[in-house]
Amino acid sequence: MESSLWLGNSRYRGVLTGWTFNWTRIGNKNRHDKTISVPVADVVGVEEGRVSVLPHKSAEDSDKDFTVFYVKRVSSGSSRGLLWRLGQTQFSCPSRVLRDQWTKHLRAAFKTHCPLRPSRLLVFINPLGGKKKGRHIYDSLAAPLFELAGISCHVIVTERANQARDHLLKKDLTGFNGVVCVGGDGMFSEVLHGVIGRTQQEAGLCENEPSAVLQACPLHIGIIPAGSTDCVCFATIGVIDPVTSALHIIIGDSQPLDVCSVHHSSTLVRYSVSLLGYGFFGDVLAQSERKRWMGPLRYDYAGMVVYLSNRSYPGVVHFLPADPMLSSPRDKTRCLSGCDVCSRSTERLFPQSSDSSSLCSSYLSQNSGDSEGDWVRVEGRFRCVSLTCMSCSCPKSPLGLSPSAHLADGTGDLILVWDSHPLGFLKYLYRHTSSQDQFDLPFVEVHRVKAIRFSASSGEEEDVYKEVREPSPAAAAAEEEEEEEKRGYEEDISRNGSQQHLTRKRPQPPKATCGVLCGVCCSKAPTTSVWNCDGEILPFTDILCRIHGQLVRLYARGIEAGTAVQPGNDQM
Ligand SMILES: CCCCCCCCCCCCC/C=C/[C@@H](O)[C@H](CO)NC(=O)CCCCCCCCCCCCCCC
Ligand SMILES: Nc1ncnc2c1ncn2[C@@H]1O[C@H](COP(=O)(O)OP(=O)(O)OP(=O)(O)O)[C@@H](O)[C@H]1O
Ligand SMILES: [Ca+2]
Repeated sequence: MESSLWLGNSRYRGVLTGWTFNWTRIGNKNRHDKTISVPVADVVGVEEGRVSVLPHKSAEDSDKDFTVFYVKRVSSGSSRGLLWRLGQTQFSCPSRVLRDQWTKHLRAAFKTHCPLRPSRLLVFINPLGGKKKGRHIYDSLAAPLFELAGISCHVIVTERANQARDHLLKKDLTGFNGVVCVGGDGMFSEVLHGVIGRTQQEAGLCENEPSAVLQACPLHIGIIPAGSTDCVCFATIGVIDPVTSALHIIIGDSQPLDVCSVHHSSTLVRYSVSLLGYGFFGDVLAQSERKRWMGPLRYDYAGMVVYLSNRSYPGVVHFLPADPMLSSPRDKTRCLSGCDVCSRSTERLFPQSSDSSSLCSSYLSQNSGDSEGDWVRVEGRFRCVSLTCMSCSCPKSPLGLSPSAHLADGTGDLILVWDSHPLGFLKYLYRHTSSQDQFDLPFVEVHRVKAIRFSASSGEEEDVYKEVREPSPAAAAAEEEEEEEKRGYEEDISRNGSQQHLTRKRPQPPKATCGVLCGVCCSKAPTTSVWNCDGEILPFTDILCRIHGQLVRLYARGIEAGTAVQPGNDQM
């Protein structure tokens, strides 16, 4: 469609092609200059009249005018163009008939070209998450945008933990295209469990079996961030901003996400998408839970207390390495929108489907086609053992726990931080706050894996573990680290030392601990930590975990290229 349009006193040529709506100013001598172009996929809504939405809706009725609302990228501060705002332009037409044609064609265009745009959403608000502003954030920032986009929302303000999960497991969900959670990672986790559990129930699949081929979930999940860490939102959108998130939901962005299932004694314990952490991150969570009243600051306080308690734990880790030909956690790449590594995984996981609507029926397990490969065994004392299905970037750590991890490649990154000098561990933690490589330390190793098994005590030996890697390079690194400690950490040492012992031999000095952590009042340091599973403490230490590639989809698109912070090589 094409016609003259007026913006104020200036005349423009408006053109709607299949994919874009653009308007070009017509100069005095009919010379065309300055074209403004909006992709149809970025159009949020079209209203008759001269309309404004934020902060309050107001409309001036006129039968020749219409207003187009669209996604506008804002470059401010550190957001690097990832921050989105609602753009709006008011047009006048020569006639009412033409105005009606424009509104009709524009609405039809984005309906046709954006099949994943939701029309009905189920929204759960946690009124107590983060700084307890979830309700206000939703009402003032997200709801007006959903209304403008013509999305009907059924809103539930939760009154107890797990209400959202239970609702998703039991209630009628007919007609909903997606579920939105307003809260933090804990609230997201509830919705994740509800959506995955419901899908498996309906497919008649048993979630307890670690090798089960789970059904990918048809409902998309959207996150309006209102929590303390908001790691899942940050790692899939790039900013923590309720308006940006609402706009991603409205335009029907779709980002697949790997999910890790955690089992104990052949029973599903939980699912995880961000951090599954034993040792330091488990202790931080345990400590922070007692200080919930502090709000988001509780993690910094707990981090300091746990760091000062200077703990490490014995453990045995078995892991099933992913194909090293596909990618590596040390390859210095980043998973960005349209990531090649993830796209190739989609082809592997859903071989017959090219469009996302048929993903569920053709979902295949990452492991169904190829052989499992050999498990590797590592034993020792660790400051922390972390498994993450994604980078886990968040405001505290802009590149995340594993900067080159992929959102949807069917693998996770296993990070082993061996017992080390406290200053070395501080260096490891500190490097998360910048682009310095936290894996380039002699007591840290990282593996891309399909599954892991952890036991807090040694002595187990099972036939399924075909390869026992002995001795470990990490232990060699740990020995080197010991030497370095003696030299007072004056220089970094090379990671390429010869393989030495599997477990650190250095006798551990008695450590002060305090309760769960503080030893000022405790005579004996605990020998086990707890698992932090996306912000929940697990009731077991011995677990088996398997990554399920692209099990859920979020209303997100990953981090757009050209906007991401790149991992660097500079050292602390
Ligand atoms: C020297 C500064 C070091 C800063 C180190 C920052 C590393 C941050 C890495 C964050 C990774 C977050 C992964 C996401 C986890 C979420 O599923 C989960 C639920 O929301 N959040 C947490 O468990 C919340 C976990 C929060 C962990 C906070 C750790 C803070 C450590 C502070 C250490 C201070 C040492 C001071 C020494 C005097
Ligand atoms: N009405 C409620 N009362 C108490 N707890 C709730 C309620 N609604 C949800 N929850 C629980 O609160 C927990 C924490 O919520 P949420 O994740 O939103 O905030 P947070 O912990 O501050 O942020 P983050 O998880 O990002 O650190 C969730 O695990 C959720 O199950
Ligand atoms: Ca992954």
